[in-house]
Amino acid sequence: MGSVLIAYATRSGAAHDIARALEAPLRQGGHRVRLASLADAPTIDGADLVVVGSGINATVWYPEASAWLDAHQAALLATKVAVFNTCLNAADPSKREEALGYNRPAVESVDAAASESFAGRYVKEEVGFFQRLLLAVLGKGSQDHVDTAKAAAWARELLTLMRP
Ligand SMILES: Cc1cc2nc3c(=O)[nH]c(=O)nc-3n(C[C@H](O)[C@H](O)[C@H](O)COP(=O)(O)O)c2cc1C
Repeated sequence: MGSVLIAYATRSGAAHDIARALEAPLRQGGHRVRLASLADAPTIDGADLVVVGSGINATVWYPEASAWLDAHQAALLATKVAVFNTCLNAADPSKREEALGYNRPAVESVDAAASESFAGRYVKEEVGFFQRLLLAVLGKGSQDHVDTAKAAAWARELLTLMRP
């Protein structure tokens, strides 16, 4: 039995929903699981696996997620790490490489063993004027592609990282 920290940064809830969907399969694999918002600056506390994810804003992770990786880089390099993002490009199979590419700085900074990108959502009413303008320029209207079953399937793959 090992311990897993799942930590996420979110604005419109997709990364939170994905993080929550990762919990049950990891628990069913026999592990202790902690779920935490990066806004609460969680500690690693000897976790055997850290799964950390963020929503994407203009191609990059949210600042609190990148700052948390930087702050805990030494500890993260000494444990197993899996990273994920939530973004709209992940809903388009032809943009998979681009969507996964948003994780590259995180993968490189903590030598992540796994990386995934999940389709997110855009709720026009929840974002500020300039962000709405940016999304309008990109031709995006409100949409929701969050698929928790995909997250659960990834969590079952992550169980292989917990084997000695
Ligand atoms: C201002 C803004 C910029 C965004 N930039 C991108 C982007 O560069 N690429 C992308 O695929 N999705 C982009 N998105 C979509 C978000 O990544 C998507 O809404 C995702 O669900 C955010 O995660 P969260 O729901 O956990 O906050 C953007 C959304 C907003 C509001």
